[in-house]
Amino acid sequence: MSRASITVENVSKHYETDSGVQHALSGVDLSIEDGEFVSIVGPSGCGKTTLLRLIAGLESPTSGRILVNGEMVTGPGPDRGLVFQAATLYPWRTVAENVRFALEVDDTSSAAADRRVQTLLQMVGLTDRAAAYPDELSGGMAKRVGIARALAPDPEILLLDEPFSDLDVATRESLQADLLSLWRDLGKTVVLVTHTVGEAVRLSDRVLVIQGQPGQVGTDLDVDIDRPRDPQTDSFKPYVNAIRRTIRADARTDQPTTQPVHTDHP
Ligand SMILES: Nc1ncnc2c1ncn2[C@@H]1O[C@H](COP(=O)(O)OP(=O)(O)OP(=O)(O)O)[C@@H](O)[C@H]1O
Repeated sequence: MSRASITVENVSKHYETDSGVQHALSGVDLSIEDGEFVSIVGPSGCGKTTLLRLIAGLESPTSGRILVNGEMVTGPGPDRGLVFQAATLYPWRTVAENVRFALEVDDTSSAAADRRVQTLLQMVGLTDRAAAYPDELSGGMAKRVGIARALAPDPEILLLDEPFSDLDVATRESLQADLLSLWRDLGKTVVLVTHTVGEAVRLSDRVLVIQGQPGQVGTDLDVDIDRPRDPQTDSFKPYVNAIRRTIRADARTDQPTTQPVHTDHP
């Protein structure tokens, strides 16, 4: 039976800045089940990254609380792997060393760590680039290293913030397919922040639209299409259109809306 992996309870977040208080999120409630693939979309500045950083434990809520597997989040932990838009690899370390670095904090024995690195590189299709340095990699390869590194401590949850946004379409689609395979094979819970609605619909069990400023979960949409999903099909497009309409409406009104997107006839 599935259980809540991530619970966000009435979370608000604001920042004190020189120009005043910036309200990022207001009263966010959501629950993500173990093994679910959930995407978070919404207009620029609605608080998507803030929400992901709060779940990651990189920041604390101003009010409310976040639980991971029933435990309150008080900081980052090995149960949550992070992949950011910028791959942020160490340029002086090889691909294998970059991935291995994520294990060193774990006191993993050398032989076990080496085997784990090999497995991870195989998972992301980079076995033959193990000895390459980051500046010898394509953008897509660098992202793969970032994913391997995030998976190194075998986290239950993978949190990804716009990981593919700066890639060409073909590389992006190939990495989307790889992420889907990893999710299916490894049984992780995945939370993906993306600006690309088609990416969210292609990959996710559920799409959350953050609306308003400060943001809250305005729309929570189950994507009821068999995988693999083809963006050209009649069942796919209505989801994309419905989510885009919601985001556009929100950008126009700049107000949170609780209007659901109807899923019976997407
Ligand atoms: N460290 C910070 N200090 C001050 N304000 C911040 C900080 N981080 C985020 N904010 C503000 O919080 C709000 C939400 O920002 P956030 O980056 O979470 O939005 P987003 O939805 O991820 O945006 P985008 O889609 O453009 O990346 C914005 O108004 C932003 O200016």
